[in-house]
Amino acid sequence: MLKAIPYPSQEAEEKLAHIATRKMGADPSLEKRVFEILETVKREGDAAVIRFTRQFDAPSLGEDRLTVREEEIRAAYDEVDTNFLDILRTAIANIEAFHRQQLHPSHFMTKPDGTFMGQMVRPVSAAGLYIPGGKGGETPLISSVLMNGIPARLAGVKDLALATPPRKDGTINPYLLVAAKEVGVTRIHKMGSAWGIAALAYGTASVQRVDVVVGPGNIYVALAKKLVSGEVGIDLLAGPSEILVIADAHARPDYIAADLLSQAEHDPLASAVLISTDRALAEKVTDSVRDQLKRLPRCDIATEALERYGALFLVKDVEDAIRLSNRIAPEHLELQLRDPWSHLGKIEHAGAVFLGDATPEAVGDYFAGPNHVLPTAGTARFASALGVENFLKRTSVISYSKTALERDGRAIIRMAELEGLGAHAASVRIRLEG
Ligand SMILES: NC(=O)c1ccc[n+]([C@@H]2O[C@H](COP(=O)([O-])OP(=O)(O)OC[C@H]3O[C@@H](n4cnc5c(N)ncnc54)[C@H](O)[C@@H]3O)[C@@H](O)[C@H]2O)c1
Ligand SMILES: N[C@H](CO)Cc1c[nH]c[nH+]1
Ligand SMILES: [Zn+2]
Repeated sequence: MLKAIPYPSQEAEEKLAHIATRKMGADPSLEKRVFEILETVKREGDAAVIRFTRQFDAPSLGEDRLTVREEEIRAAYDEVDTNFLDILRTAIANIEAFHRQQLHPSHFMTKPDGTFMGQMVRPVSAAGLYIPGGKGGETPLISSVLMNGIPARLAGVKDLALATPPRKDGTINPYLLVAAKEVGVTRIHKMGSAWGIAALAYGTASVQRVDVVVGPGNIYVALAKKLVSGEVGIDLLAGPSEILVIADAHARPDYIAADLLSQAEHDPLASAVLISTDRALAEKVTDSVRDQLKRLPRCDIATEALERYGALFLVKDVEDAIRLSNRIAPEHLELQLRDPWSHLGKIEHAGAVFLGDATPEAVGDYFAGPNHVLPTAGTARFASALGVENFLKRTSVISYSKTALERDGRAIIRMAELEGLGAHAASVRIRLEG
């Protein structure tokens, strides 16, 4: 299943080209299909959202049931256990403590000539949080509620709308509802996929339009976010999950196999890649993957992911491994090396880096504190983890004194004239010459 390929080689280049087909928008027919869904929701509003939801997720969803009611949230609190609430609140505390460091206040500067310049930092008024639920709400990513909601709240966003696919019976998983309430979500809508993103971006009779849409999701969600971007703000393209492990002979093959599978089980389009300096280790990992797969409930999904986008590259040393990893720019990068810290500085492109064998990627998914909403499909070359800044805007503030305008006015007039913009020049001249 994971065939060892030497790198560099022609075969490795072919494999890399295949992995690159996961790039967002690489399949124009899929993008066209998602565009059509968006246009349908724009045109028909609630009717389209309900129709898609019934077709894909909840066949009997009632006409007036797109939004979760207060009594559903109260019932959810009755259903969840106190152990869950304890775990949830600890995770919230960890994630909050980490994200608090990302808060940057407004700043202002004044000069002796009386000029004043500054930057006001303001939250968006309304944010839409997409929470993956799987088809028919089978895999509600409760942890994603925390990863989306906590930075939004810290940023000061007042209106937090959440969208997630409902279960077959039209309800939402109670643990997810409780998590939403705990982080201060204001409205919860039972709608997933591209139609959920469209409703948040364009608004419908029962879904209020938001200013930014954030959160992870499958390929339909990621493409929908890409297409609505501009009409609303988006965070980043956080599509099907990925893991890349760099390992030397010191690593534990069973740990590596487990970590590769932990991301492969997310989606048939997930990707799991091992780059190893040691052929014997690589063979042991392959055996262990085969062995552990048998025990996984989501064995079919993980198998498909490994067959499509699994890869095992053999390299001569850690330097080559890091060069290759930087080319791929993975969402999650694990350094399963004898001395991982000595290599950290060479990592140029990765959504998150995990060091040492006591750090399975899953600690980042749930508990450590950094955000698990991360760039995929090579977008870690230019994008970063979801954070407080995705919910903030910066407004520049400028005030000139008469003395400063007299000093700079001629230079401004000259620049405006070079651009052929006479009215700009005149707006300054009138103040200098009266
Ligand atoms: N990059 C990140 O930060 C990150 C974080 C968490 C999860 N993820 C990814 O999020 C995704 C979660 O996917 P999921 O499927 O479990 O939940 P999801 O909510 O993203 O997708 C399920 C929705 O898609 C709909 N859908 C299924 N088939 C469809 C089709 N043919 N056309 C249109 N819509 C369709 C379902 O009916 C459902 O509404 C996974 O790919 C996972 O790897 C990424
Ligand atoms: N690994 C996912 C990001 O790619 C996040 C997640 C949530 N729950 C489990 N995993
Ligand atoms: Zn995960």
